[in-house]
Amino acid sequence: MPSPSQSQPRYVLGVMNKVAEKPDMPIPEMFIPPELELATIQSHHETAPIPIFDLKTLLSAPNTQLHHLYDACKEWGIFQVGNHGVRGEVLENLKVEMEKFFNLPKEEKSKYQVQAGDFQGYGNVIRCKEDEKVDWGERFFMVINPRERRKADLFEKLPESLRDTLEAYFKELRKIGMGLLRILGEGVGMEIEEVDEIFENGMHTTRMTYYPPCPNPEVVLGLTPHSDSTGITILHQVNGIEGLQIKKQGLWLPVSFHPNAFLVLLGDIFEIVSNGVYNSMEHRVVVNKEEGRLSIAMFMNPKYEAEVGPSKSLISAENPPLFRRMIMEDFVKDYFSRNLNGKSHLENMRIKTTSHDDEDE
Ligand SMILES: O=C(O)CCC(=O)C(=O)O
Ligand SMILES: [Fe+2]
Repeated sequence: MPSPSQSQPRYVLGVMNKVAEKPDMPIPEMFIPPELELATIQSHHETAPIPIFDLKTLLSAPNTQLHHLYDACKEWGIFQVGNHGVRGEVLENLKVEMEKFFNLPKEEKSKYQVQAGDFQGYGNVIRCKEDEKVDWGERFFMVINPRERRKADLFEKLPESLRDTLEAYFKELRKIGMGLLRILGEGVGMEIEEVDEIFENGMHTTRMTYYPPCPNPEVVLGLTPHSDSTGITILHQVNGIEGLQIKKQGLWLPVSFHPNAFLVLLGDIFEIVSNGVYNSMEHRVVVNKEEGRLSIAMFMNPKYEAEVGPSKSLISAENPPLFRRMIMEDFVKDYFSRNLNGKSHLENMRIKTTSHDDEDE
């Protein structure tokens, strides 16, 4: 049942195409963020210097790269991995299949529409809220793991060739993701067993996005500023078109992907687990006039039954917990009941201490 704040999401799937066909047509209001936000759409011209690591080297012990990785996670919360071992054939198929999917007629894609009160499926908006501005993009979001949490009839209804390609891609990414989660955990002093207990057979979700070209890209956003509420996100810029930006010291910096690398973003959950040692990076997507952009994000989270909270092995009298604890299942519900808004979900988990209130945990 949809909650009272949720209503049938507004579908505007054809609107972006119409505008693209008639470049003189004004951009409809529903896509234009409030003035305050609009002022910040201006981006810095310098690209963010995102460090890149060789994944095989990172995962082989002993290696000398790890301290650079940990510095990157503390300062940026974002890094690239090359030599990741995912076969070129899988990535090529992914590009072809995603292009085919987003090129399907509107009526075909509508079969996968997100339903009121749900968050899985196809649509423009990430939340089903009346007041949420619509970003310039079409998206498909779903749970991949554990299998019994997949939405019945959603994945199964996708074209077979897309399904097979996605399964091959997820299989490869799961291995990479678990390897990364382990070394990232070790980087803050967690035992591998503790990392596995939280993240093994975790909740994995994915979002495929198509950002169509926009005749007036200065007044819209492809994706509203947010941090990912995940352990880590592995992002692949499927057709090589750029648009991702990160917020560093109040400035929006464009991110340039190495063509053969994935981008890894530390999410809010890893910031919480590391008790604030790592940083989840706020990011957004801008669009352009000429070319559509395709991306796929795989979100790797704790298992539904796990407790999201600062790792118990890190907490002591000298290092008190900075965040509340919550079962993953509830954390997810809470996340999807909110609008996307920078790092507000993480801030909601932060323990607020005042001089009069030390018992807030
Ligand atoms: O499309 C991108 O590059 C970013 C996507 C993203 O941030 C997300 O899906 O959460
Ligand atoms: Fe994101």
